[in-house]
Amino acid sequence: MSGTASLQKDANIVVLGTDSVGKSALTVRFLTRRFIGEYGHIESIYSHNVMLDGREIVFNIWDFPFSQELPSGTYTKDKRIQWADGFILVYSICDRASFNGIVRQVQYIKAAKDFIDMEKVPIVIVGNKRDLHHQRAVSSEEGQLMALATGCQFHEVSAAENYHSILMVFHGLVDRLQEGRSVTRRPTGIKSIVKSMSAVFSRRRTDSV
Ligand SMILES: Nc1nc2c(ncn2[C@@H]2O[C@H](COP(=O)(O)OP(=O)(O)OP(=O)(O)O)[C@@H](O)[C@H]2O)c(=O)[nH]1
Repeated sequence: MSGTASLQKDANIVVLGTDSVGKSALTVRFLTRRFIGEYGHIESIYSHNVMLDGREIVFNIWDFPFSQELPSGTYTKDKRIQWADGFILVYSICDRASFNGIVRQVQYIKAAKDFIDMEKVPIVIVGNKRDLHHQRAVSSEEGQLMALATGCQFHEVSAAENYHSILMVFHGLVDRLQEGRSVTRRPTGIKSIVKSMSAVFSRRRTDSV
């Protein structure tokens, strides 16, 4: 807003997770503070400026499904993975299959990032729909253990009920991102980011991505 920000950084964040875990709900909650209820199935990139501890951060958030089987080797060409600085992996605490998918997603991301020699990959695992405790199928402890085992951060949240817990997810990720940036910077330039974003804006999600 004003020109007084001491530092401006961009943060490219990809939100992953199987169908209906609340990826869009979480993203829209962060962007607007609101929970709308229904979000459709459009793959989207959002841009959002936030002041964090005196720094202006431009969040570019790419919300896309990860339900397809991913043949080994494709990660080297996966622009979405290469584009991202950090990842939010979402599962629903009511859906064990969505939780089981997280390990595969972490492995996929780490393999892709290893390929471009990135030392640290900031990943946050998020158990969503905490408000539906009567339908819980995954305990908090399981989520925490998974995060510990994979070297990720962990949060349990309810996009439906709570804005602040969602804010903490994004803040935590940015903190890890800043740490990682002092170590390395990925080679992806602004041109490829613009290309990737254009590709997404011009197409709807299909099951054959
Ligand atoms: N009770 C509850 N429902 C939620 C929560 N988050 C999302 N939902 C609901 O779960 C459904 C799916 O939410 P979405 O945000 O569309 O999920 P998504 O992962 O983006 O889904 P896809 O685009 O199909 O992959 C919607 O009906 C939401 O209203 C939550 O924290 N609590």
